[in-house]
Amino acid sequence: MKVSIFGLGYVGTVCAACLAERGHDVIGCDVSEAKVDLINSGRSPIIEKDVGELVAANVASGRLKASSSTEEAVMNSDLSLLCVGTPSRPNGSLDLSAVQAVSRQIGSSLSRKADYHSVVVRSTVLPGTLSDIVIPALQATASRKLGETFGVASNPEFMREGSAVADFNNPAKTVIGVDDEITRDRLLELYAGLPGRVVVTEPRLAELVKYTDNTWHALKVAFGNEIGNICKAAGVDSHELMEVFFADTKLNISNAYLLPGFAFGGSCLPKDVRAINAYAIQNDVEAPLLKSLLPSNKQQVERALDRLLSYGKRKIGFLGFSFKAGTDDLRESPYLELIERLVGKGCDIRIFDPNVSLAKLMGANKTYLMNAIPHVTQLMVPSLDEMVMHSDVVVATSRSPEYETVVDKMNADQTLLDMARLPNTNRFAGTYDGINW
Ligand SMILES: NC(=O)c1ccc[n+]([C@@H]2O[C@H](COP(=O)([O-])OP(=O)(O)OC[C@H]3O[C@@H](n4cnc5c(N)ncnc54)[C@H](O)[C@@H]3O)[C@@H](O)[C@H]2O)c1
Ligand SMILES: O=c1ccn([C@@H]2O[C@H](COP(=O)(O)OP(=O)(O)O[C@H]3O[C@H](CO)[C@@H](O)[C@H](O)[C@H]3O)[C@@H](O)[C@H]2O)c(=O)[nH]1
Repeated sequence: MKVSIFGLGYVGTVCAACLAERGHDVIGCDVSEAKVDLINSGRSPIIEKDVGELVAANVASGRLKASSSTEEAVMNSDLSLLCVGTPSRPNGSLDLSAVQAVSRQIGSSLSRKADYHSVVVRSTVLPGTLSDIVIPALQATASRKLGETFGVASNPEFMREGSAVADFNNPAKTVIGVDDEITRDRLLELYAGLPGRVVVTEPRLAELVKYTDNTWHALKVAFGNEIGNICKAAGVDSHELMEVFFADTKLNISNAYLLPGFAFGGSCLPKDVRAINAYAIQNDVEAPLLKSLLPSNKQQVERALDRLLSYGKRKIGFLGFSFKAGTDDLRESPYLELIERLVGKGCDIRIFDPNVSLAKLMGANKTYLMNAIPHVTQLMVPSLDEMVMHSDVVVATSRSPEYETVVDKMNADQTLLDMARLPNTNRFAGTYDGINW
C-alpha cells in the first residue's frame, strides 16, 4: 500500500521504517527539514534499536523516502498515519495544536485529490479528538464532507522506546477505531501478517484504551515503588517479596512494571496520566486514585535526592540519564529532574550516556533537555572511566549491558546507588545502596 507518515519522531520514524520493511511504499513528512534530509540520506533521526539499519536499507531500496511537502505526501499515498506530538499544556491538558495543524494541511491537499484517502490518527489523543478536532479540520480545508472522498480512523500505537521495532513487529494487539469500511479494510491490509489480536471498534473507545494502558503501567510502577519504599524501611528485599506476591497463580498477576525501582518517566506515561486527569476534571469525574499517581511518582525523586544528599558527598556521576535503556529520549526523564535538583544543591555532576549525543538530539527532545539544564554540555563526559574517576558516588540508572562493567571500575571508597538492580553488584568492593530494595 502507499502510505504517508506525518511526523518523523520516535513513533513516525519507527512506523515508516517498519512499514517499508514489510513491503509498503512509504513517504514520511515532517516540518523539520533536518529530519526529512536525514531520512533521505538513509539515516534515522532517532536512536532506537534496529531503526538505523531499517531506514538505510529501505531508503536504498526506494521503498522509503521523506518530503517536507504535505501535497507530495498526500498525492502519493492512499492512507496517511498522523504521528505528530501531543504534549502536555502547562495545566496538564493535551496540546492538540500539531494534530489540528496537520489535519488542516492534509485537508487542504485533499481538496485537490479525487481518489479516496484515509486519514488515521496514530498519536495518543483523548476520546473525541477524531470527531471534534480532526474531522472538522479536514472538512473545513478539503471543502468536502467526511465519506465523500476521505475517511478517518483512530489507530493508537503501543510501542515502547528501546524495543520499538520488536514491538511494532510483534504487537500484543492492534486497535482500529473506525466507522468507515474503506479505511477499515485499508488498515487491515496495512497490518496484515502481524501477530496479535486485531480489534475493530468505535473511535472513542480506541482513543481511550490507549490511556487505559498507559495509566495502568503508571499505576503499577507507583504501587511497586511504594511497596519497595516500605520494604526498604522494613529491611525486606522488595524484589524477593514481589516474587512471592507473583507466585499467587490464582490471581494471574503479570510482573510487568511491578518490580520496585525508580520513578517512571518518558514522553508518554507522565503526559498521558496528566491528560486523563485533566479529562476527568473537565468531565466532572472524581478520580482520586489516578490523581495520586504523579504526586506518588514525584515522591520517588524526592526520596532519591534525600538519599544522595545523605551520603554527604558532592561529586556524583550518572551512568545514563535518558528515561530508560536503549534510547536518547530525555523527555520527562526522572534522572534529568534528579540531576537538576542536585546541581541546585551545589553538587558537582558528571554524566555518561552512550546513547545521548548533543549533536544528534533534535526537536522536542533537545528543547526539553536544554530547558531543564542549559549548561548540560559541561556535565557530560565521553567515557564511563572519566565519569567514574570524577565521582565519589555513582548512580546507575538502567540495566544496559554496557553499564555492567562499572562495578569493576569503582574502588572501595566509592558509593554505588543502584536504581536498576544491576546483576553483578556482589563483586563490588565499595558501599552499595539499592534505591528500593
Ligand atoms: N514515543 C513513543 O514511544 C510513543 C509510543 C506510542 C505513542 N506515542 C504518541 O505518538 C505521538 C508522537 O510521539 P513521538 O514521541 O513520536 O513525538 P516526537 O516529538 O518525537 O515527533 C513528532 C514529530 O511531528 C513533527 N510534526 C509536528 N507538526 C507537524 C506537521 N504539521 N506536519 C508534519 N510533521 C509535524 C515534529 O517535527 C516531530 O518530528 C504522541 O501523541 C505520543 O503520545 C508515542
Ligand atoms: O517494569 C517497569 C517498566 C517500565 N518502568 C518505567 O516506566 C516508564 C515507561 O517505560 P516503558 O513503558 O517501557 O516505555 P515507553 O516507551 O514510555 O512506553 C510506554 O508509553 C508508550 C507511549 O504511549 C506506549 O506506546 C507504551 O505501550 C508504553 O509502555 C519508564 O520510566 C520505565 O523506566 C518501570 O519503572 N518498571
